[in-house]
Amino acid sequence: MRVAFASDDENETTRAVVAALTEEGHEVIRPQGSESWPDLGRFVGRAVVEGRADYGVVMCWTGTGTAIAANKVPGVRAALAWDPWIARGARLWNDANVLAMSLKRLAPDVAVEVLQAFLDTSEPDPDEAANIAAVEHG
Ligand SMILES: O=C(CO)[C@H](O)[C@H](O)COP(=O)(O)O
Repeated sequence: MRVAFASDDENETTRAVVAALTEEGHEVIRPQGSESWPDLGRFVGRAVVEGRADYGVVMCWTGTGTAIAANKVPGVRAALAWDPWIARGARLWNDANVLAMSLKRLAPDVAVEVLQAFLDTSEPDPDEAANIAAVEHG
């Protein structure tokens, strides 16, 4: 898959996430230049809604700023997740197309498990289609 990835800082956790994406054969699309979390969230959100990426992954200290920025792009459903159950639920019940994670609070192995749970859950629950559509226009 093509996965847009951006983080406003780098540490063991962000490196583990990028390594996992690469090792699993995904094409990783990364921004050039700006490192501000609003720009990075927007970059990833746009990559997804414009069809240049299948999914997005954003990271910042909390994960919240990049999630908020991504969610301002119409069509983005960015979800902050901190364990695999939340990530799986975000795909299943919210059809999340961007995963947001804290680079400060998730250990590298946990972040990779969260990422894998997100990417491995391909089909949203059809029973949630009306709810997912209902959030599209605010
Ligand atoms: O978690 C974040 C936003 O939610 C940022 O990573 C954190 O606030 C640091 O940002 P900056 O380096 O711009 O001060």
